[in-house]
Amino acid sequence: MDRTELREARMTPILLFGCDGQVGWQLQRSLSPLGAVTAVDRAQCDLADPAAIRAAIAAVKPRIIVNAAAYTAVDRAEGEPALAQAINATAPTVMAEAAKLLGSLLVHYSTDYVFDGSKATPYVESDPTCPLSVYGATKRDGEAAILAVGGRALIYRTSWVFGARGHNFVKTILRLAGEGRPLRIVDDQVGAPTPAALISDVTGQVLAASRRGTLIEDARLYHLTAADPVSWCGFAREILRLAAATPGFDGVPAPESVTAIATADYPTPARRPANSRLDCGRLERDFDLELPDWRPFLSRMLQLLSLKRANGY
Ligand SMILES: NC(=O)C1=CN([C@@H]2O[C@H](COP(=O)(O)OP(=O)(O)OC[C@H]3O[C@@H](n4cnc5c(N)ncnc54)[C@H](OP(=O)(O)O)[C@@H]3O)[C@@H](O)[C@H]2O)C=CC1
Ligand SMILES: Cc1cn([C@H]2C[C@H](O)[C@@H](COP(=O)(O)OP(=O)(O)O[C@H]3O[C@@H](C)C(=O)[C@@H](O)[C@H]3O)O2)c(=O)[nH]c1=O
Ligand SMILES: [Mg+2]
Repeated sequence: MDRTELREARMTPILLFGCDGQVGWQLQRSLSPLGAVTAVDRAQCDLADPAAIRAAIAAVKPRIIVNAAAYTAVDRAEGEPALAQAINATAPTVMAEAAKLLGSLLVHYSTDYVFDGSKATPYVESDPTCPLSVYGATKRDGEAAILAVGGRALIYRTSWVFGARGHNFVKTILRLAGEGRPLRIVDDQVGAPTPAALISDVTGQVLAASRRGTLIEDARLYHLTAADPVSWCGFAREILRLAAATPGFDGVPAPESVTAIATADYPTPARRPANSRLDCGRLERDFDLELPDWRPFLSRMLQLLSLKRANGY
């Protein structure tokens, strides 16, 4: 063995699915101090193919499997329930079974959309799920299957993910504003915008605090979002307010130009919860964390986008 081979033989093998998504991209960075990360994208492993998932796991024999891949097109899922189910429910089931056989830890992500939003206060992990959409139902089936397999797992429910890389609400608002479109945004759905980088960093810190997951002996569910929930309309206004304060976004419309509307005035194929707030107290207590406000992350994202524009790459 040469030096590189020796080093790799000592390292914890980690397999990351969905490395090109918002969270997966950030996980490549956050997982790197924890072991030897094999990162696979859709081209390397199609999650609609259980045999391909098993083959990827057999090739790496990971101590930790991290699944950041998902079918996340909420409205499109209403017309493609079988494909959404295959990726969001069957694929994590296959991963959980393979992880259990290896005695390995599975890290998986789920969503606020597993709830119907009728609760008046933030949801805790033990609240009953009741998804309103196909996406929410397939994600609920995925987390339920992992818990049923009963191996070692960490499931994080998060919400309203954004980051400089990938598709998200921040990019949508900047595009619509740039096109000079009048913005009409729902004001009666409330949740916590959550930076992809925060999700990946907390994932890495929990793994570090649990000795690379070896202290996690069962399947655990945690809520993981940034602090300070807002409505989608409030989020849109904050995007414009912070953009106006970022060099390179001259001429963005004023936050007050965003019209607050009701969900009933913005019909979509999928129904979304009115209350998406997730209580993250369990995660904060178990791992001595304080989840931060999303605004500084939004500001940093806008600075990155501005730099990219200025340099033309
Ligand atoms: N986005 C959000 O607002 C929220 C996300 N979550 C959850 O967090 C996790 C990460 O989400 P996020 O990073 O935002 O998602 P993204 O949509 O940014 O990324 C999902 C990734 O999954 C990949 N993928 C989709 N279908 C397949 C397939 N058949 N085979 C292999 N890979 C596939 C996508 O590849 P490709 O780019 O080729 O399509 C993409 O790289 C998911 O579990 C999601 O459900 C939870 C709450 C909110
Ligand atoms: C573009 C637009 C959206 N909206 C509303 C529709 C919807 O209620 C809300 C957000 O719209 P989006 O389609 O961007 O968001 P959506 O795809 O529903 O986002 C969700 O994605 C999945 C993956 C999750 O897991 C959730 O946590 C959540 O982040 O804003 C308006 O009111 N006006 C608009 O012009
Ligand atoms: Mg969307």
